[in-house]
Amino acid sequence: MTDSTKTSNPRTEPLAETDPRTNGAAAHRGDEAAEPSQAIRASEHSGMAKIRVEDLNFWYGDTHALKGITMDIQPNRVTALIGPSGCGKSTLLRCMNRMNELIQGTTLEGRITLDGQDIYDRKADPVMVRRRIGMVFQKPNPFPKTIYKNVAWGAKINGFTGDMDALVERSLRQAALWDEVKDRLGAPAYDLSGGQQQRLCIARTLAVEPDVVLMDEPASALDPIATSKVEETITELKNDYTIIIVTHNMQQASRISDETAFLYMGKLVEMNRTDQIFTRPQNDRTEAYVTGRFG
Ligand SMILES: Nc1ncnc2c1ncn2[C@@H]1O[C@H](COP(=O)(O)OP(=O)(O)OP(=O)(O)O)[C@@H](O)[C@H]1O
Repeated sequence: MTDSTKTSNPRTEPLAETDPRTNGAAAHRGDEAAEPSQAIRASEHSGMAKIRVEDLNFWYGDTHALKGITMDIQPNRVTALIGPSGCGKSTLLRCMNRMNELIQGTTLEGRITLDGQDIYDRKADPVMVRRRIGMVFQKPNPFPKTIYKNVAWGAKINGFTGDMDALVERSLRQAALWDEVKDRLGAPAYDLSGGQQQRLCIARTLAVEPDVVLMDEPASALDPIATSKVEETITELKNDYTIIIVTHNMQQASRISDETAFLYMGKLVEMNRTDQIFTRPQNDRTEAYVTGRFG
């Protein structure tokens, strides 16, 4: 993306700031052995996985929620995480932008990199990680503010000093909401329908110019028409972003994703192109799940 409204490109900023924070609640079992940050920049890593998960284990207290997960997330694709309830989809998604470490008593082992940089490196700034890896939640959660302020807020607190009107318009256009709200940007966000609120939350996430957008069942609270709008939006977004989506909806996964990962009881069973997973899965359990025989 090139745009004159940008003052800096967060996508090429290293994850470690000059004032590193390492105060997350999650213990990182690899900390003792952590190497100093190598400050690798995104642009130096074209051609490799956008996100790489390496032998990831995660515990809530004694609950071993993720067991040895290794996967590559390709850039500018939609990757779907599927699997029965409790298999670890949301946990894995939240590990990808360090949201889980906000929960007390959790432990993480293994490595997750964004463009080759370890997001759990002791010098990586969790705020910067979440800026480059944004998240959209299951339930639309706009702030009790105007439509405009909802989109502008994140950029403002991140120090954006460019043309805010242009940034708000661009973000709303990318989220396919501009035409529906352009004449009422000063109206409360709560006046919007549920589907519009979810696209507003997508616009809010995009306004801080992330590299990757994580979506945790973004359409599960929406009716079929709003769902198809959100799905269209996601399909458009992959031109500019890498998208990872958790969904229980098999039709949705097959409609919008390029790659699908099937998880079962905290383990990655199979990951492949979506058409392969749905038509020629390698594993019997994957087949049973995608054909609706369990889950
Ligand atoms: N905050 C938490 N504290 C303790 N255990 C948790 C917490 N969140 C999730 N778990 C446990 O971790 C495991 C994985 O849960 P997770 O929510 O990641 O699964 P999921 O596949 O996303 O499920 P669902 O499809 O029902 O949302 C489950 O055993 C769950 O009970």
